[in-house]
Amino acid sequence: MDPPAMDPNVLSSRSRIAILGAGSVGSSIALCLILNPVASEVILVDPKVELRDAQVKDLGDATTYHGAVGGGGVKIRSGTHKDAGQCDVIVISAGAKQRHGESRTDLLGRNLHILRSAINDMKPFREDAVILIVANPVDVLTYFARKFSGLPEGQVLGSGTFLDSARLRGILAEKLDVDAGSVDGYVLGEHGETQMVAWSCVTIGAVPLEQCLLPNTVLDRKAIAKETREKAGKIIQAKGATAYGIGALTGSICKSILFDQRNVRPISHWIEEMECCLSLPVVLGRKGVLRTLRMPLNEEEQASLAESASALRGFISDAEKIP
Ligand SMILES: NC(=O)C1=CN([C@@H]2O[C@H](COP(=O)(O)OP(=O)(O)OC[C@H]3O[C@@H](n4cnc5c(N)ncnc54)[C@H](O)[C@@H]3O)[C@@H](O)[C@H]2O)C=CC1
Ligand SMILES: CC(=O)C(=O)O
Repeated sequence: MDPPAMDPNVLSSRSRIAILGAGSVGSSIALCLILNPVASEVILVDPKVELRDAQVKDLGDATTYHGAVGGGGVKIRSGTHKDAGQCDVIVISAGAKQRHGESRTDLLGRNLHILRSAINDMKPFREDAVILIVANPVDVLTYFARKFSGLPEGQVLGSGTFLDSARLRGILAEKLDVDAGSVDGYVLGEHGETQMVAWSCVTIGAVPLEQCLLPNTVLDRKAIAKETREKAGKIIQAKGATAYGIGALTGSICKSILFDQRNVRPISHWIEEMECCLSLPVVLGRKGVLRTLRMPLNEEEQASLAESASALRGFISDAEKIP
């Protein structure tokens, strides 16, 4: 169970979060941070200044009646990349999004270029800043953000498969007729095509999955993994983007960091022996990733995770060749 939250009015008076990219995702994250405050100030940064300022004005309307709509007096304002470099948490949702039929890795060339220039524009970083990558392909960009920023490796992380794990939990909850909060299960590896479900470790309220099936039912694990993996594509096909799920989950990662909550989350980060960034469960606190938790995966799952890492190393190596 998550530890009780600290009083947001105490902590929020001291912390600042910058969001790079004031598009669909950045503005959803900002709204979540207004309704569920974890910092006193949220700063939006985007080279499209008209869009950025309009988003700030629109979001500002959500901060006024905070007693009525939730939240607690968060200030939202426009800022520069230099301002962002001095914030406690810097969320990077700057970059192109997939069009229908594109994969996340198709965005690599465009978004790597944006990441490099955004990081250069933010320097020098505040020493204890935590960079949280949300833009895609999130694992590859997390690898390069670590390299470009020069920040300690625990302080550079990506939202990774936190969103996929939330999707998996939702699907399982429905099939098992339990609350999603009681489903403990993770999608690991790449936030993308090679992701894998750690089926052997899924529990429902600490009870192994197989003992929780409804009478006369079987779980089609392959179909559930596919539904989880393909959920984003289906939403993008219908409405052009996904934003609310990642908005809420990014807000919650910011809270884990700023309130030093020590929650366990599947988060993309540097894994030395795999020579890439991918998602494994980590303990999250004010210094970012405090430690990685090793799951007792079976042989087949270990092989799938190794395949995901190998694919990610391939993308990194391709990206190294981009001028
Ligand atoms: N990790 C995840 O689970 C998810 C990731 N995403 C990713 O988030 C990214 C953003 O998606 P949307 O908000 O829908 O796109 P969008 O196109 O609505 O917004 C992107 C914004 O980034 C801005 N931008 C470009 N260069 C910038 C720079 N140097 N500094 C600051 N801002 C800059 C653009 O001007 C634009 O306003 C995409 O890469 C998308 O694939 C989206 C959903 C979930
Ligand atoms: C777009 C994306 O990465 C997602 O919704 O999973």
